[in-house]
Amino acid sequence: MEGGVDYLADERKKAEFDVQQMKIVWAGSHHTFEISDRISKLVANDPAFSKDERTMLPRKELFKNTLRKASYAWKRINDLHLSEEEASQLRFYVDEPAFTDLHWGMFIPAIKGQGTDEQQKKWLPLAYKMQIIGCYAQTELGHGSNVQGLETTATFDPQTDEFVIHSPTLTSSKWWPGGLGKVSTHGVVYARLITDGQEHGIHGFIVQLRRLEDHRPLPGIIIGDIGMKFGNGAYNTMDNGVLRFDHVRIPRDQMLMRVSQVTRDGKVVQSDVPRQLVYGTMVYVRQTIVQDASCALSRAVCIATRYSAVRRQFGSHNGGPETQVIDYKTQQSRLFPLLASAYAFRFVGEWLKWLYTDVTQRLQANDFSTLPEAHACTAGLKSLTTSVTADGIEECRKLCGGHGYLCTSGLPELFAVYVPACTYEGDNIVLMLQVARILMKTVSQLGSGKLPVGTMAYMGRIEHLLQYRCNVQKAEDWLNPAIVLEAFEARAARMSVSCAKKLSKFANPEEGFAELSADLVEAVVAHCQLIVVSKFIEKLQQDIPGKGVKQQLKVLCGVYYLFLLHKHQGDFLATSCVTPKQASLANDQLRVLYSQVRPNAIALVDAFNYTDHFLGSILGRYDGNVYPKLYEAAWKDPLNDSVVPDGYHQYIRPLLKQQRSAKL
Ligand SMILES: CCCCCCCC/C=C\CCCCCCCCCCCC(=O)SCCNC(=O)CCNC(=O)[C@H](O)C(C)(C)COP(=O)(O)OP(=O)(O)OC[C@H]1O[C@@H](n2cnc3c(N)ncnc32)[C@H](O)[C@@H]1OP(=O)(O)O
Ligand SMILES: Cc1cc2nc3c(=O)[nH]c(=O)nc-3n(C[C@H](O)[C@H](O)[C@H](O)COP(=O)(O)OP(=O)(O)OC[C@H]3O[C@@H](n4cnc5c(N)ncnc54)[C@H](O)[C@@H]3O)c2cc1C
Repeated sequence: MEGGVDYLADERKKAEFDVQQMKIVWAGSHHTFEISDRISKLVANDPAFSKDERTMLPRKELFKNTLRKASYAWKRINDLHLSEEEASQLRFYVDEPAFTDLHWGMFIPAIKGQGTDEQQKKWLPLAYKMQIIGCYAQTELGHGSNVQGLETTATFDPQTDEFVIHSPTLTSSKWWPGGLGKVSTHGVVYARLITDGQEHGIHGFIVQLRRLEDHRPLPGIIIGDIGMKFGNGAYNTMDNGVLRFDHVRIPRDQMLMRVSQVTRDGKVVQSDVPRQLVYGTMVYVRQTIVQDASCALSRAVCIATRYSAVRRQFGSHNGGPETQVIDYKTQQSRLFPLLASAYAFRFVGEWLKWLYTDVTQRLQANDFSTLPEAHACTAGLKSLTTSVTADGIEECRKLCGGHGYLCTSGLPELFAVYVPACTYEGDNIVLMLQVARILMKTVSQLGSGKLPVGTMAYMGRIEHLLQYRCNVQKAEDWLNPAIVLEAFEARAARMSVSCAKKLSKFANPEEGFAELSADLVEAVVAHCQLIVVSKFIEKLQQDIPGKGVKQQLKVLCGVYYLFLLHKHQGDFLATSCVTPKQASLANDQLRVLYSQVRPNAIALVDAFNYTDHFLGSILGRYDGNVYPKLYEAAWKDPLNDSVVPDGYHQYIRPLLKQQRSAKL
């Protein structure tokens, strides 16, 4: 803090809860808090990890700088003997998208999830030591969402006991894989398996792409970067790549063979694991993306909240200070639901991590029963949380007025880095439609004796939910979690049943599904919001120590669900889950909760425990010393290197001269 002055000190004094304890709740445990606190400071205090000027660097310099940071990070990880958890925290706090995200986040998980024990034994030690660097090469120029439509072929040659990997068309060029463009030595490449002239669906193959000696592409491989992406700096630190194969040969044992095996004589043998396990890496990453959503959203909210307390506009009395913009009810009604959503996504992410770990343990014991639930939850929650987060970051930019548009606010880059999360790892609409299929299947099976399980279990009480009448009579009734849960369950169930009824009128169900897809997506949103609300409420049933901590979380939970109820009151009213009067009472209660959040707002964002380095925002500085730092930063812009700009003599002077002579 400059000169030790904390311009937000008065705000911090208003807090009605134990911030230190809230930091632990946010981190998930004492252990995680300790690691994240230590590692974030280690990164922040190391000048080699400085983020200055990232948005101003030309692409080549930006990329080289990312390589430098990634290699230095790896050195620190080894020198300090960091554990896997500490190492991943370090990469997180370095906060620069890089090939390492795909190496650790997709290449290794793909081998772990789809490789046999033998394959794991061969490849994982190399990957763990970064003696090879891998990417996840699935998407093609012509096909991304439709994985079954991929065109790359892997044809078995029994003569040589090899697969021939080939890109038969331009549209079959691999296109997008991160880390592929300039760095990866290997990739897990997804291709259509062909043996003896027969097609056997999409499978993953470990393919070496570049020579380990000099990094040149192997024969038959064309490889490069796909070009600049949205925003300055931002995701351009990543070498998303293009890749073409011209009959590239790999040994048979480089097909990932946990799901299916190809024998020496070219027979395809299916294991007893479902074919969907080929998609397992995507399930894993979707789960991590839900956890990331709370990080990105909380970061934007932290910046907007601190700045809203610093910024003053209008309302000065007798020459006194103007009103802090955070005191405007409109500002609160835009900001506090995002603050509450950040907490909500944190807890649903925690739960989803647990669900994924549980599914993984079951898969190892050949129990595949919970795979559809894992797919539905990861697909639906990935879509919901990334859409809200992307929109939320943009809302935070607007909440910061003009200064939010400056790169030094950190918000433009955060938005540019974050927004592709709505597309990668499954386009949000495509994934919602996957959940819609599962919801419709669940509804169609009601009454068959097969009870819905997991997050669909509420559908098992369909008779009750279809008859449900909300009995809220006064605003405070909306603070009762049981009432809220039933209202959200009834809304989701009724929207699904209504879609199912409409679907049943179509002779061709696929045509019906396509025709009703927009309604189905709305039903899925209602279902996913119910999951988030219910996991927040479950969190509050745990023992949460610390003065006032649970009370603050209750308030945030209330803000989260009442804001949703208000925003989607059309759904609640149309399905007769609430009356107009009850919807209006919900809004009254929401306003009361906003006023309870207000004194705690700064402390609630302090609980994220973000360093100024990680936030990368002058508006979000911990000490609130915004104006002098904005002023100082402006002078560092290269345009201000000279008083008279380059180009003056060439373009400005002749212009001015011409106008002067025209006047004369
Ligand atoms: C200021 C500084 C700024 C810094 C800011 C920092 C901010 C930090 C924030 C964020 C950082 C994020 C960090 C993360 C880094 C991530 C890097 C990017 C990685 C991106 C990688 C990729 O994109 S990889 C490519 C992904 N591709 C996809 O997802 C494709 C999507 N398509 C599909 O998944 C499938 O094609 C499909 C599911 C849509 C259809 O498949 P298919 O046709 O085969 O199936 P069906 O519809 O017929 O279904 C058959 C059957 O299978 C079931 N099923 C489908 N999928 C799955 C599955 N995955 N698991 C289990 N089961 C599945 C389906 O339900 C059907 O079941 P039935 O019972 O038969 O009905
Ligand atoms: C930053 C970034 C990083 C990436 N990293 C990787 C990587 O490492 N590895 C990799 O393999 N891939 C990667 N990808 C690719 C990514 O996974 C795909 O772009 C993504 O799956 C979406 O597929 P698409 O591009 O084919 O979109 P499309 O499917 O072409 O989507 C275009 C539009 O069509 C709509 N649409 C498509 N199908 C349907 C349908 N059935 N019903 C209704 N609407 C539909 C979509 O909603 C969207 O509005 C990355 C992409 C980005 C942007």
